Amino acid sequence: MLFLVRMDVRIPHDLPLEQVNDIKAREKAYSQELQRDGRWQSIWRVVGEYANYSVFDVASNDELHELLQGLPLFPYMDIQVTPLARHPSAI
Ligand SMILES: O=C(O)C[C@H]1C=CC(=O)O1
Repeated sequence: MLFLVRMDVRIPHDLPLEQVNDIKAREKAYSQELQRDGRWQSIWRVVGEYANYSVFDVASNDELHELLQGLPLFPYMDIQVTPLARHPSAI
């Protein structure tokens, strides 16, 4: 099952820099692990925003939820999920 996910990152300004850097490093490692195993198919930066559009390929809604909940940045993100179906004109 394919999902388009938009993540908007909103890190509180008063979070200590060391903690922010640690969360970002763990986020990168987590994201790259999921990209390597094929479940996080692509990630694109939204120009001019601390946000991304990503495509996930997972077995179920529950799997996607678990995976998103595991993001180190999850407490600091607004996340929108759009389920995708094959377009009839797609070749
Ligand atoms: O930078 C972001 O858009 C947030 C997050 C998603 C993957 C990652 O490495 O960081």
